[in-house]
This record gives sequence, C-alpha cells and structure tokens, in this order.
Amino acid sequence: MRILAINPGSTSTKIAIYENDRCLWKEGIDHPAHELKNFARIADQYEYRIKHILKTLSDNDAPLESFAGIVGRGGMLNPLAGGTYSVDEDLVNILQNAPGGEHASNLGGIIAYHLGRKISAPAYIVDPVSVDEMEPVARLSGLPELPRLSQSHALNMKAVSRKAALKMGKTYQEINLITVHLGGGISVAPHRQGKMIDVNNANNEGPFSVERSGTLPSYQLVKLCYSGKYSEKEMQTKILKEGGLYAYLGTKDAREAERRMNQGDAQAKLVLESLCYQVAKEIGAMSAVLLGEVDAIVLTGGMAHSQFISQEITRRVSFISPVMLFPGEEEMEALALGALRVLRGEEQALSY
Ligand SMILES: Nc1ncnc2c1ncn2[C@@H]1O[C@H](COP(=O)(O)OP(=O)(O)OP(=O)(O)O)[C@@H](O)[C@H]1O
Ligand SMILES: CCCC(=O)O
Repeated sequence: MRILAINPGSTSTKIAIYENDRCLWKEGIDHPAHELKNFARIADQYEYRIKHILKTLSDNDAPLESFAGIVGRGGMLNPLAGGTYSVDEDLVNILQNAPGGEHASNLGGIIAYHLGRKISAPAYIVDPVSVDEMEPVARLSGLPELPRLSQSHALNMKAVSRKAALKMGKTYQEINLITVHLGGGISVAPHRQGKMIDVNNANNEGPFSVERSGTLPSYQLVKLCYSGKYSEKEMQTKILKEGGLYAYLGTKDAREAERRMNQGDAQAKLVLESLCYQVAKEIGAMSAVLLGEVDAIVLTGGMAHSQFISQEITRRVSFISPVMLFPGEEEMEALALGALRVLRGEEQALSY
C-alpha cells in the first residue's frame, strides 16, 4: 500500500513516499521568501504548494494515482485527542479559517484533501499541533481569562514515545515517559500510559528555545508591552521568532552557539547552559505530574544530536529515570504510519 506524506513548514514542504512502513523516497521543496510573501495568509498558499508537490512527484515518476492515501501534518485546530483524523470538506474549511492561529501545518490537511480528491483517495492528518490530552488540573494558569493551551510537537513526541516503548519491550500504553522535543521550539510532556497529560505550550511557556522566549516574568512583560516601544505584532515576533538563544546570541543555530562556547565565548556558554537548565527544570516539574513514576526520559529533536546539550540535561535529571536519546525527528514516518494504521483497519479514523 503506497502513501504520500506531506509536512508543510514555514519555508519548505517535505514530502515522502511510503510503501507500507518503508520509506521509498523523501524530498524537501524549498519555498523562497519572495514567493511566499505574495500570500496574505498561510492557508492561501495551498495551490502554490500543490503545484510544486505535483511537479516533484512527476519529476520522480511517482504518479498521484499510485497512492492509496494522502496524509498531511495537522495544524492549530481546536483542542483534540491524539490520533489519525479523516479530512473532509468541513475540516478543510476550518483549517482555512485557522481558528487556533496561523501555522504552516494548517496547510497539511488542506493539501492532503485536495490531492486525495483528485484521485478519490482518503486524506488524513495525524496528531496535530493542538493535540490536547491534558487533565483538568493542568488547565488553570492563574487567571481564568487565560486557560493553558496544549500546543506542542505532539506528532514527533508520540512517534518517538512509541519507539522508546518498543525499545523497552513494552507498548506506549504500558509505560510512563517524559518526552522532550528539542527543536526550533521545545515541548516537554509527561506521557502517562499513552496519553500526554500535560505539556508546556511550545509557543509561549516553559524553557526558552533557539528562537522562542518560553515563560517570561509576567509583570515585566506587561510593562514592556505598554512601554510604547513595540507594536502587538512586534511583541509576538519577539516571543515566537526572536526570543531565546537568538535574542541573547543573534543566532538560532545551536551548533554555532556551541562552536562559540568551545572557542571561549562565556556568554554563549551561559546561554546554552541556561537553556539546558530550563529544560531540566521543566522535566523535574513533569516528574511531579507523573508522581515520580517515570520509566524513562526521552530526548528528541535537532538539539538532541548535540552531546553537550544532551549531557547537560541528563546530568540534572538522571536521578529521576534513565534518559534515552532519539535525535532528529520522525514526523514523516509518524504521518505515514498513522495513515497506514487506518488504511489497514488496525485503527479507526477519528472525525474532528
Ligand atoms: N547536530 C546538531 N548538533 C547541535 N544542534 C543541532 C544539530 N542539528 C540541529 N541542531 C539544532 O537544532 C535546532 C533546530 O532543531 P530542528 O531542526 O529539530 O528544528 P525545526 O525542525 O526547525 O523546528 P521544530 O522541531 O520546532 O519543528 C537548531 O538550533 C539546530 O542548530
Ligand atoms: C506549537 C509547537 C509546534 C511547532 O513549533 O511546530
């Protein structure tokens, strides 16, 4: 059974072809900034991206008609349980309106639907950014007007958690994990027997990342917002795109920061150590969520490739449980396997 997986990012679209659970081929299509700037909204890019996907498939002799299903990354929907969802016209309309905010992953379901329709094949999304399996006690922030929102790297964290469980000879439903995605954003989530029962909102809570500020001192934040120095948009950019490592060091590349540290740059060392310190602190908090019953802590995402970063986190949290490393991300495979489970009848597709 052949599946086309589509993962739209802010500057590229990754596509992969799977024959059952085997990846046959993978490619990233870059979208230059000057082309993307012609679109007022991210959802408006779907025809442009479809054109590039079809050309890439045709250049690689992969006819659209050969696919039994098309699966895209799911975006910022209203809170929903993890799993594989069927995409129909209603869901496409919702994704077009971006209820949870603009995010490139909103395009995943829209593109999958339109490609699927061309060949009468089903379209799916898997474990969207807004997967919400939080317990009621985790939802309060301290102000009733500002409930905590579950927005995270759920797709990769759930895929890697399943792999970690397999490595331990168990299923995802049988164990408790704290899974940490160390990417452009950082998610730290306690998974209790197959459910992600809490998570820092990777857009604006928890540790700072290479580009996001993470949790900020709220009173000082209010003062900065009203200082007259920044517009609302500029403040959002500071928090989401120009915070964290970038704000302190002017780079979003953790490898560059590490190079500087190794050449004796004390500021680079402090900032990298602080990032790891904050991640470790969040892991500690999530171990309390799991009442200390943690089978393993799992580190994944691009920064888990770094020996310094993974060791620096590990030395602070290894008293809680063993630490397992799964560097990089498994998003394409997670998409394909999510669709495959449904196409094989092993799981029922959910409806949004
Ligand atoms: N081998 C490596 N050693 C150290 N850091 C690395 C390595 N590879 C990637 N990184 C760092 O990981 C960070 C981004 O990770 P990643 O590529 O997983 O993020 P992304 O896919 O852009 O974002 P996200 O995971 O949030 O969707 C960058 O700062 C990058 O420098
Ligand atoms: C909300 C976090 C997900 C991402 O950054 O892709």
